Amino acid sequence: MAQGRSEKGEKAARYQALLEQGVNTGETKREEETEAGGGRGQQRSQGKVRLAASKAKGRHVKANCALPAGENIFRETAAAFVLLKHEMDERCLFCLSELSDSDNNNHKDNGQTTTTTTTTTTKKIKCPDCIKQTWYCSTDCASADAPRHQIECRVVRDLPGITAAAGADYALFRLLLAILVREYQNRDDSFVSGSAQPFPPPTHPDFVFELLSHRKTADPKWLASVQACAEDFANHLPAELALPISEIVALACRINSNSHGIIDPTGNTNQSVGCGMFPAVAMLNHSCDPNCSFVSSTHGRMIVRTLRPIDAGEELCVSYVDLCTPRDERRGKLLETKHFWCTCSRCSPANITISTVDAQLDAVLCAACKSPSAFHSPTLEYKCTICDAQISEQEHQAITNLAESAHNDAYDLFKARHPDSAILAYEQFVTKYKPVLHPRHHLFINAHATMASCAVRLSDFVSAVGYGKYVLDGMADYVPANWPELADFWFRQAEMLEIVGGAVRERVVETRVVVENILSSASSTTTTTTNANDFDPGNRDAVSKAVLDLALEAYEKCHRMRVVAYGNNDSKCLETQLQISRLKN
Ligand SMILES: C[S@@+](CC[C@H](N)C(=O)[O-])C[C@H]1O[C@@H](n2cnc3c(N)ncnc32)[C@H](O)[C@@H]1O
Repeated sequence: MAQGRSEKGEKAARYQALLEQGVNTGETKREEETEAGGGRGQQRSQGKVRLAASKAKGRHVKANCALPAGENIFRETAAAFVLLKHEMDERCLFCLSELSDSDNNNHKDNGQTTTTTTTTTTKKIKCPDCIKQTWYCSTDCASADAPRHQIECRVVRDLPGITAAAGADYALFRLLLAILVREYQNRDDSFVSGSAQPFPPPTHPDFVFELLSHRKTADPKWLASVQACAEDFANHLPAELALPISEIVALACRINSNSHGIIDPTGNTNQSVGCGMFPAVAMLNHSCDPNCSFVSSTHGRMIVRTLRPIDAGEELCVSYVDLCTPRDERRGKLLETKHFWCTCSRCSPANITISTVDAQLDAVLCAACKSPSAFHSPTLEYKCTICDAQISEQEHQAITNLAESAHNDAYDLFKARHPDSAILAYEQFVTKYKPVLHPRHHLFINAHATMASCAVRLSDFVSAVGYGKYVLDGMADYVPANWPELADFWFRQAEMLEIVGGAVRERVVETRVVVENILSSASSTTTTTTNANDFDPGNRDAVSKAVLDLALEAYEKCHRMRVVAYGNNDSKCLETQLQISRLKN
């Protein structure tokens, strides 16, 4: 039946209320006051954003007023969230902190919230009934989650078998189950949740059922495995969670189109550790030049922050894809997984010129003309940017395929934990393809990022700094200012520079090598005007100080970005502050 006008209006009003409830001032003090006051009461909207809708983009979020960079837009607790399979025995299912065998677990909080320390902690606790699939860091967390987990436990026990038999994704069905449990809990008014529930309270699961499913355009092979899994899964559901198979499949499609990865909230890595359904955050559309980003926090919370000043009426967007990917690949991936054709400012042909990075990320150099800066790009119709030569799409593809295969061989060595052979293979790849690919080609940028990791593993920090600089130069062209990943990369660069500075002082590395490899090429990514000729390799103290100055500058740069991307009180900001004051003293 076609949806009536008033029903649509009601849904929009409910979502608008959800967005408003998720909005807060971004001031930690206010949040703490509300929390400390025991209020689970919802903070009212500051009128910062509103829900809009259009035919081309569906529902989306717009700024109601001018917003500064570094503003909290939403702070939402997932309607439901789960850990990825390989993280299940590594993290607490309730607060997401890493499991430890120590007797004192700190619940680090990565999102401008209070830092809570559990009072009664024990060594990691396993649910005895669902065979190594549910772990907690403390009795507090275990008892807080017990009312919820008791409902799902029996199905969880059988879930690995059910999903494996159908070739379906375990995390997808575990999340689906978690949503059904939340839905049941919300249906049952007498249900009493455990203590220490997160703040704000989880978004009502009903909102999940109103998200887009894109069922008609889902990949048929994926859909077939989900359908097969749903049939078996339905048989395992207790009566209180029962749902028709077709609705289980529709819910799986909604999860597939709208779930968000949860990044390690302890801030130790940038790895995805879980995934969840955040219906307010899911109202944000995608742009390859996003003006907002997410910060994952403990207890399945997500914070959305502005990365730059936003005008009143401007749409708030995040990125659904890796921004280092060439335009056509990004568009293909978005079409396949999110079911739309990206026409954002970065993808728009009118905005792509010789000097923009989207002409360069998959460009091959022109073999016909002598100019070193001439190239063919798919986004510029494969025509040489200097001479008239044109290559075909097939020729471009053939070159790219060969380069990709050489790059992937090197990456396989890295994955197999052979950093020395990987670095050698990457060096050969770079030498071979330097005359073929554009210097900003995404394979070169990825290669240098992995080479930096290999060099760190081999304790060759001078080379690691050089590789890191290549990545930072490139990244600055394709990510927005204050992009969290860029800030984190600057942090790693600072750490490596600091080690090199110390190694110079301790006479562990040759001064000349450092002058030639680091100080001579520092000026393009730093504000310090350094010049190799300014440094006498014989003057060890001066060289060490110059490298440590670069480290300090890198920490400061990282800190400025992190203040915007994560917020002042975030543990990552506190970390950079600490490094800066330590280096200054
Ligand atoms: C997480 S939802 C965002 C909210 C969604 N627009 C809605 O109406 O519910 C993701 C979906 O929004 C749509 N979408 C997101 N970004 C878009 C964009 N830049 N252009 C067109 N559609 C977009 C796609 O249908 C995508 O699968």
